[in-house]
Amino acid sequence: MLSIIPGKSVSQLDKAFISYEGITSLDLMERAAVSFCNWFFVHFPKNENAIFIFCGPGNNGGDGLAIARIFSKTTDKVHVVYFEDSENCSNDYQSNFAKLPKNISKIHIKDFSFNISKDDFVIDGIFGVGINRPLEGIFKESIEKLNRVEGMKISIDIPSGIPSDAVLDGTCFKAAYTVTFQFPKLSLLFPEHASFVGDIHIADIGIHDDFLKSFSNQKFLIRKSDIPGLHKKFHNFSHKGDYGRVIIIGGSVGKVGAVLMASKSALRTGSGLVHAHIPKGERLVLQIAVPEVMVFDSQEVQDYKQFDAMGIGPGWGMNVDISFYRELLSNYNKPVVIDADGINLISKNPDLLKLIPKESILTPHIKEFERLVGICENQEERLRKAKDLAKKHHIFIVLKGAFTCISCPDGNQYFNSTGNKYMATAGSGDVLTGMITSFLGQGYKPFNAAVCGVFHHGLAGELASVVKRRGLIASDIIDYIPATYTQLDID
Ligand SMILES: NC(=O)C1=CN([C@@H]2O[C@H](COP(=O)(O)OP(=O)(O)OC[C@H]3O[C@@H](n4cnc5c(N)ncnc54)[C@H](O)[C@@H]3O)[C@@H](O)[C@H]2O)[C@H](O)CC1
Ligand SMILES: [K+]
Repeated sequence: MLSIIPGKSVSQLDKAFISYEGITSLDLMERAAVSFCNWFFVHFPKNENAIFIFCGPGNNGGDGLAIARIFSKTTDKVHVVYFEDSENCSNDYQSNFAKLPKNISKIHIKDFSFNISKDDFVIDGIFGVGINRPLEGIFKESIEKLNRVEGMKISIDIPSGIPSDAVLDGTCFKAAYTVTFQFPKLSLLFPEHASFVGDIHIADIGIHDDFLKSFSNQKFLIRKSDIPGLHKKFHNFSHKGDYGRVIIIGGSVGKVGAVLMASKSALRTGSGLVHAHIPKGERLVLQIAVPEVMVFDSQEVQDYKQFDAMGIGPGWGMNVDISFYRELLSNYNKPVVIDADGINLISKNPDLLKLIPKESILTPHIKEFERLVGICENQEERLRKAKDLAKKHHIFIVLKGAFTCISCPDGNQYFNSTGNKYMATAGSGDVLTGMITSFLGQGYKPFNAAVCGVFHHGLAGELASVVKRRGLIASDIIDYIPATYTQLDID
């Protein structure tokens, strides 16, 4: 997992790393600039347009100057727009300013006309992780002007204005892309910042994972390379009983589709035997739609302990016999997955919280989460409360959304890196419930089940979106679950 370091620790990290590597901070800045340019040349290989690079007084501006110098080797249409005289800027800024070649035009922001056309590039090196207060004066005015001009806008490390670990207060540069160094800054993952951050690219500057870990603040990004090692092996003498017997409990009149999608997802994820528990009279539709699923109604199941895992809540509605739910949680002594109305019922009956088996996985979206913990001002508060809840009840909270966050009982938080905007569609959460329940039932540790669940779910959505785009529906995500194993080379 990739450690996400708090912005306030970045300068300490830099110092420790450069002394460990035996390089200078200027060398590290050069690596950052080269890495940025490598990304740029891949994305915009045939660029012949002007590149305006806006450089603030700190090292983010220093990065901008080094980038300008590299660009100037292939084009003479590079313009540096600066805010402060070099002697008032950081040391590495000064060194890079001195190295600027003659073919780069240098303009003070006060003399700049903001005459930028739609094919030009606007590179934001105004502030990075060193921002310590809301923008004002010339910084605020120019960023507001830049947000009004056309042009391809790219931020270096973080859009100027966003604090690295908190929610924006005031003005911010609106980027189409953010090229961030070594690890994503936490606030890039907040939904409040989606319209400022654009697409995120993590540019490698050579600080290896183990080194980062020593500065970690219990926050991590889940990457593709983390996933294969979390999976169990399927072997040649496999029997369906080896891959778990799971049950999805939910459904109500008109909402049996949720159970259908969760149980089909469990099958597609690899479960050997999938059962569904739905209200009496609703079974026909499910049996016709997914003949592989075995369907029960409430009178038929006597012993829930026979199941290796349970997914509770999809389409359940709020008219559930709460004493049944209470007994279900009290008597089952393995981790379960709880979603949707399974969570809403807990919000209405908070005494249920302490009955949840240890290490269970709750998968709320933002609204379900806030019903549980109260309205939150922003993502920062949600993440704090998710961490507290997970620790207090010894459960996993999977807070769904872009960059779904898994909060663990030990206080660690893991952010998912797969998925996209097209997955915001009815039933997408039911699919996730089925997938995580499936992994639990296959004998995965709850942490592994949650991580594999969110990663494969997001990846299935990405693969489905290639052809479905905004027409994607939850059933498409299910169809692409098998392809995620191919993508990750898991047999
Ligand atoms: N390991 C890495 O990630 C590397 C990052 N690099 C780049 O360096 C910046 C961080 O640089 P730093 O000098 O610490 O901060 P800033 O450039 O953001 O600017 C700080 C500068 O600005 C003043 N300031 C702060 N807020 C405001 C404000 N609202 N208005 C006016 N002035 C403000 C503050 O007092 C400082 O003087 C990081 O993001 C990367 O881009 C390195 O290049 C290499 C490795
Ligand atoms: K920036």
